[in-house]
Amino acid sequence: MANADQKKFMAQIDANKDSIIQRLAKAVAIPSVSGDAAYRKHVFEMADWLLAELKGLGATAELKPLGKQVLDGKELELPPVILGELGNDPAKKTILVYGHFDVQPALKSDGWDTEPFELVIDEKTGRMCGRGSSDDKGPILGWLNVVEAHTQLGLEMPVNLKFCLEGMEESGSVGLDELIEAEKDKFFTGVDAVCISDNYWLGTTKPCITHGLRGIAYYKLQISGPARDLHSGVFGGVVHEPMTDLFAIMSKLVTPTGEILIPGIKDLVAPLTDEEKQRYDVMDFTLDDINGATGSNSTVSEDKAKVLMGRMRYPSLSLHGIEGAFSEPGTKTVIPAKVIGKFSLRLVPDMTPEKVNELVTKFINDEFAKLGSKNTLTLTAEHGGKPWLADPNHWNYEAAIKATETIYGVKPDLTREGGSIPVTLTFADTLNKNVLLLPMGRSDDGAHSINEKLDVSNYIEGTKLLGVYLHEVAATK
Ligand SMILES: NCC(=O)N[C@@H](Cc1c[nH]cn1)C(=O)O
Ligand SMILES: [Zn+2]
Ligand SMILES: [Zn+2]
Repeated sequence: MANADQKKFMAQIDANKDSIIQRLAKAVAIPSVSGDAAYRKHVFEMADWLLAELKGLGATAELKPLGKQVLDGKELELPPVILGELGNDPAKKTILVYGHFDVQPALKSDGWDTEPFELVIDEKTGRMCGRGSSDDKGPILGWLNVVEAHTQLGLEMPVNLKFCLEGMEESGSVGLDELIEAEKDKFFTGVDAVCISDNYWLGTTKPCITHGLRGIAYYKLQISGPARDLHSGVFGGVVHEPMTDLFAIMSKLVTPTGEILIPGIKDLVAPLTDEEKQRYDVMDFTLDDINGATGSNSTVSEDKAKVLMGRMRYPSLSLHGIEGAFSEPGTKTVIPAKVIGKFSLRLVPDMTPEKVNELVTKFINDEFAKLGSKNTLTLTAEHGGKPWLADPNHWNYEAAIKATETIYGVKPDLTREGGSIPVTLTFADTLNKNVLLLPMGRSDDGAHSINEKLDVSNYIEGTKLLGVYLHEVAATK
């Protein structure tokens, strides 16, 4: 049940609907893709824009440089992290808010119906389409909208806020762990708990709160041989072909039903308990939720609990792409000289990127040796992150549950998420504080996919949720 302050706040968010949608449109218009060197300047532009927004709302904030990285052979400046602060009343709790202002790549030619970096609102359905609308610009702006509404109402913020906003989450959060370690006893002092809004509901109607994430181990597998691309009529049947070697190896990593074939991986997974299995059996979820989100009927099982566990508590291995392969329309008869296969594993307790690296490296080298190929193989472990699991028996979760009940009128499901936000574990371990994931968007938002969207209702009610959560934090003992 909302109290008087919460009611005033919620009404103000409704009154601000048009202006806060405009704020999201401005953010989406900045193509802050972190994984492509050509777009790096826009990640900086996004950091500047957000910094100005935060300062405009009365926060103190600064850009923290992270140094350089090498991306695709080029040395590049890493985007800065924004560290901001609003309020330092010792009588109030301090919540650290994390989010990321970088996005996944998006081109209209990938199959988008609209320009990816333009927020296009369908008035009939309420869908706001644009890259980053749900992952993670909408949720970040949700926090700013909360602060703005309080200021407009002359309503005191119920807690102190600290912001840690990064521009490299979609590319391995390079440099962030080191910054958190360095600032542990400086900027991060006094933090009581952490809240991250960067994931999604399980379906499209019922809210959830999330206490677990899978980790990740990402690989690039390069096979090279000929000094240049070759004519397949002249050299087909004559040389060991890099693409043939790559296919042979990649096809041995995982079965079409998702079983990981790398020896030793399954042994790292914590055993399933009866109590845990029951939680998946009763979770408010149907296969239609998944089918709606994928736009297909392609689950690897018809068993709801199995599908849920496949996403939340078991590892997976996905093949993402092949760089250097002929991929244009037409029928070019080429033998590519060098190809790079990209794949990743999502990790669950008790897997670590280090243990997984050992097993993956051994398996790939063994399989390559079996081919008897004269080509050269190079396996690179790109970014990695451990899985994370939090104790939901904490006031931070209690506040989120109450706030969800106020906004949506239902008790949220307690979920684990299949994606990865490696910094979550860094916050939990380095600051030794409880971390909570409080999602804004729905399962069918299409994060990382074409036509990413955030529903107007999720943006507005999700903003209210973040604000009421802060009020409930202040009310907990
Ligand atoms: N919303 C969180 C998210 O999308 N995280 C990414 C992180 C990542 C790792 N490598 C590339 N991106 C995810 O894929 O889970
Ligand atoms: Zn995200
Ligand atoms: Zn993402």
